[in-house]
Amino acid sequence: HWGYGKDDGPSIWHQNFPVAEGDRQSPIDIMPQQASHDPNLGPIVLNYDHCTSLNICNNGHSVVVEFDDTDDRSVILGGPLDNPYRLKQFHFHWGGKGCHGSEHTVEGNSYASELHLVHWNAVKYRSFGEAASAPDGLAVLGIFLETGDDHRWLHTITDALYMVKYKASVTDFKGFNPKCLLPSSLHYWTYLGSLTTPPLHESVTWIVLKEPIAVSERQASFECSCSLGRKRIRGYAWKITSGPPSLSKAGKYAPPIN
Ligand SMILES: NS(=O)(=O)c1ccc2o/c(=N\O)[nH]c2c1
Ligand SMILES: [Zn+2]
Repeated sequence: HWGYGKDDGPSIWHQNFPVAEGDRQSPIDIMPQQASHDPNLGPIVLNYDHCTSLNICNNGHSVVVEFDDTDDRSVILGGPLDNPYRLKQFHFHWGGKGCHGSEHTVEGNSYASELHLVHWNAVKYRSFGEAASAPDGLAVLGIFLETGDDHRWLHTITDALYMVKYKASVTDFKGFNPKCLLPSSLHYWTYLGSLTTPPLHESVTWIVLKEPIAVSERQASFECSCSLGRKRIRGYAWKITSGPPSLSKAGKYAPPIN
């Protein structure tokens, strides 16, 4: 099976998953100066008010919180998306003790951790599995975590993680609304990419928020038995476009560069 070690890590994933050598592989190194601003891109909208978290599980690669995605009660829309995409799960990419575990980097800099909120296009596809292998099937919202103050809501997750410290354990996790994990600004970069772990399908519209959220050193260094290494950075950022200027800055906003 795949992992992050020397003989099962990203550099050999292509043997079982040839798409690893594709031309829209994630993660990438985001270079803000090389991003072109697209004025046609509106803000992203997160309708999570009626979301239903179900459980939290440790699949040996990450710790995942799963949601009820049998209807459109929690969706992401707007921005680069032509349809609403249904929230299926979120998970983290933690670093090991003290080392940074984010998958995307910004000008070569990595963050302590990275949160991925995974959504699928239920308008065009009948299941997550079908959407996961379609070029416009998934939309993943990426949020960087940096060390700073204690994050008051992350405790609920890190406390629950101790229940699923070992691989393939699942525990109830109801009533959690991921809206509490969002930073204050929803300004974003977006690009067409892939799953960052096998099967590496090139089916993800990535929406990476510019503003990180702060978590404490202890929270950031949380390591479960699934602690992940770092995936080799592939490719480079392009066709990255940021969200619209907030009204307060509109007057000073630099003209879009194309
Ligand atoms: N890390 S990621 O690109 O968000 C991501 C999201 C959903 C996924 O499902 C997977 N296998 O079934 N890998 C995977 C990676
Ligand atoms: Zn991920």
